[in-house]
Amino acid sequence: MCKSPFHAFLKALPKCEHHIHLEGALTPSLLFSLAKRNSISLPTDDPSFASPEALIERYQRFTSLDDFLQYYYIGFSVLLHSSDFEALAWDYFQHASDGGVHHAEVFFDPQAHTSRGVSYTTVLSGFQAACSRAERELGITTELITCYLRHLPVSDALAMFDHAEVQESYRNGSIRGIGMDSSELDFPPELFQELFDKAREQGLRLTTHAGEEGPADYIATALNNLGVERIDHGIHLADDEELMKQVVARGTLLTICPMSNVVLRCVKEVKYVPIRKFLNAGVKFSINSDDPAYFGGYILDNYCAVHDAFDLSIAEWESIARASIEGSWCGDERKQEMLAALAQHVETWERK
Ligand SMILES: Nc1ncnc2[nH]cnc12
Ligand SMILES: [Zn+2]
Repeated sequence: MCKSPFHAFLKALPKCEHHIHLEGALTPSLLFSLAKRNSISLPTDDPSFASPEALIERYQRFTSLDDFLQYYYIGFSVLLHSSDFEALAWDYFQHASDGGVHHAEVFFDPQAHTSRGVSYTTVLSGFQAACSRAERELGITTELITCYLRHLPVSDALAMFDHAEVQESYRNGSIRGIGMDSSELDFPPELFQELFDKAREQGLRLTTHAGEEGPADYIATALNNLGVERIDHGIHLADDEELMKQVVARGTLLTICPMSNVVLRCVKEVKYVPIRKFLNAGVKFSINSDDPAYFGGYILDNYCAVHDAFDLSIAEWESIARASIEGSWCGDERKQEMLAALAQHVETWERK
């Protein structure tokens, strides 16, 4: 937790979260309780699955994105029923609300559920129930984003995209857009050109993970070829000054996840996430939790970690919060509400 009194300022700062994998909100304690309830046996050849505590300990020793992803996908095995997905997302929304989130745009990975025999409708109905409850009881507005898995064949992504239940959710507005995630280095964005072309033709919003472990070139391809409007992570943009200028000119939003970057060893410490460089250059970004149950913190922990590392001013925090509101995929009316809440929060704080 960052030093008070700034903690109170950051907690009440109106936030939008754009980069959270709902499956990455599966805490070890929920994982174990769902495994028991659904009679799922966890791996017996890995001592990390001996107890929730052992798993938490293992999560502190990830060596890379792929090392994390093997645990992330094992976690999926305990999610079977619509109520499991609802419980998972509801747990996340409660934490998000505690951390001052007003609006959340959340990812999920359909292919990793349907490949286990869990239908898309089961997954979506559970997540939708939690989204409705979050809106009703917490006042959090939400958007759902289906992510496609880069480590699987392109044909698998296209089949998922064309699936009748998925198409229906795109047509009826249940899903706002698509993203792409999973292993990065061996899977450059251009492999998935056809998927993004089809999604754009259907009027879906587009984003992708790029420049997390992969080079700045992947960010350029994602922007110029796939035509995405946001970049998830994008920290390697800092390696390419020319591309950075283009990103500034276009107003592209990066969805940065500082604690994730440290835990997955993309950077040594939060102070090496190029926050200061991006602020100085005028690159817009939001700050997000990515997989909070695996990386030791929800959105507010990430805001606090950034504050501890960079000692940002109120004006800098205001500009980060404004960029995150303006870069959201909700309607203009909702954006105006959040901008008004932000202005009021800053004014109240400045009067203190
Ligand atoms: N940080 C991350 N990068 C790529 N794919 C992911 N899936 C869940 N978290 C991810
Ligand atoms: Zn991510």
